[in-house]
Formats: sequence, C-alpha cells, structure tokens
Amino acid sequence: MLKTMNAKIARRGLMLVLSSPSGAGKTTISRRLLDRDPGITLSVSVTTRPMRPGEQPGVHYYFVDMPEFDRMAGQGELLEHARVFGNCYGTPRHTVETALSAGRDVLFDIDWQGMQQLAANARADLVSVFVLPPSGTELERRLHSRGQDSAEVIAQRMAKASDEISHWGEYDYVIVNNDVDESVQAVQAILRAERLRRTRQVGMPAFVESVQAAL
Ligand SMILES: Nc1nc2c(ncn2[C@@H]2O[C@H](COP(=O)(O)OP(=O)(O)O)[C@@H](O)[C@H]2O)c(=O)[nH]1
Ligand SMILES: Nc1ncnc2c1ncn2[C@@H]1O[C@H](COP(=O)(O)OP(=O)(O)O)[C@@H](O)[C@H]1O
Repeated sequence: MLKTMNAKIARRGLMLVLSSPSGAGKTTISRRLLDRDPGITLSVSVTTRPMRPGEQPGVHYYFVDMPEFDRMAGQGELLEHARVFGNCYGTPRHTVETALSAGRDVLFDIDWQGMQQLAANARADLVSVFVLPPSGTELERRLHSRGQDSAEVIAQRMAKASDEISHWGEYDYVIVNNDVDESVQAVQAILRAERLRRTRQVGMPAFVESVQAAL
C-alpha cells in the first residue's frame, strides 16, 4: 500500500513564464526559485544588448551580435523572439525542448511578447505569472538600487513600465513583489498546484489502471 502511494507518476514538464516591468524583481525571484527547486531548468536567452557589470555569458544571457541573432531566428533556432528597449532577445529552442521532454520544468524570464508567442504555440504547457512592483516610486528606487544602468537607461525603462504593465491581464497569475521571500513562496505554490494538473500527469492513466487491476 505504501509503495503504491509513493509511486512516481510520469509528468510532462511545464513552461513557467515570469514577466514584469524592468526592476520589479523577476530576476531576483527567478534566482531564488532555481536555488530552492532543482527540478527547474532556466531558459537562458540570447540577446544583442551589451553585457552589464556582474553578468556572465551563458549564465545570464548568451550575448550575440545582430548578424548571429538574425541567423538564429532565420534558421528556426529560436522558440520566440522580440525587440525590447531597442535590443533583440530570443529563447533558444534546443534547451527548452530537451528539458521538457525529460519531464523537467523550464523557467523563462521573458516579456509579454514572448509569453504571447509561447501561448500561441504551446498553451497547454504554459503557466504565466506577472510580477508587479508595490508602486511606481518603489519601481524607480529598485532600478536605481540595482546600480547597473545609467540615468538615461533608467528613464527609458520607467517610460516603458506602463506599457509592460498594461499586459498584466493576459497572465494566468499576478503577484505584487513586496517581500522577495513571500513572492518566491507564491510562485512555488503556483508551481506545486500546476504540477498536479491531471492533463500534465501523463503516467496517470497507467497508474489508475494498475490500481483498478488490483481491486
Ligand atoms: N521575448 C523575450 N523577452 C526577453 C527574453 N529575454 C529577456 N527578455 C525580456 O527583456 C526585457 C529586458 O531584459 P533585461 O535587458 O535583462 O533587463 P531587465 O528588465 O532588467 O531584466 C525583460 O522584460 C525580459 O523579461 C527573451 O528571450 N524573449
Ligand atoms: N521585494 C523586493 N524588495 C526590495 N528590493 C527588491 C525586491 N525584489 C527585487 N529587489 C531589488 O530590485 C532591483 C531590481 O530587481 P531585479 O530582480 O533585477 O528586477 P527585474 O529582473 O524585474 O528587472 C534589484 O536591486 C533587486 O535586488
């Protein structure tokens, strides 16, 4: 009996998208989530934007030039791609497909344009979460406190925030990032429930049959 209750039932991996206006905290939440949950693979994007101090190629992004980005997009190597703040960003297809087919969940830090493209191609596998800042003033404070962008870039990000936030209603879940720990716990709760969705548990029909066979 105990053995049956502990049975590992095969499950499809899911695609967890976190989006927010720049500076609301999605990178911070993502990093903590990855530290706490070894079942998640981070999708590392390619981008044409310059590397920031403290960033590492292949860890935060794959930094490429425009001709290489165009080549990848043209040859179908990107699952989705979009232009954000004048730079190009895209999701390499290979990592995502390998992880999902191994039953692992994949975390994406991408914007609403990327979320919409994933939704158009793989709605059943997608779980989307929008992260809001507690206020506009706090958003600006966080952009300054990160200390990685010039005043001009910060002004550009603040100007785009309202546009980004206007897409919040297209997401499955919305959280306000007051406290990082609480936000991470909220995303963990979402993941826990979404992993239990009947349609994701592809091993469930065989398991149910095995239970019934013994009745
Ligand atoms: N569509 C799409 N958006 C991305 C991708 N990678 C990053 N982004 C988004 O691009 C925006 C700018 O990212 P970044 O320059 O790292 O600044 P951040 O806002 O401080 O994280 C953020 O909204 C990211 O979520 C991607 O592969 N595809
Ligand atoms: N809940 C929070 N409370 C206070 N500061 C936060 C919180 N979440 C993130 N930050 C800080 O705000 C800044 C922007 O966070 P970051 O994760 O880089 O945002 P994003 O990836 O959405 O652009 C960072 O300096 C980060 O440490």
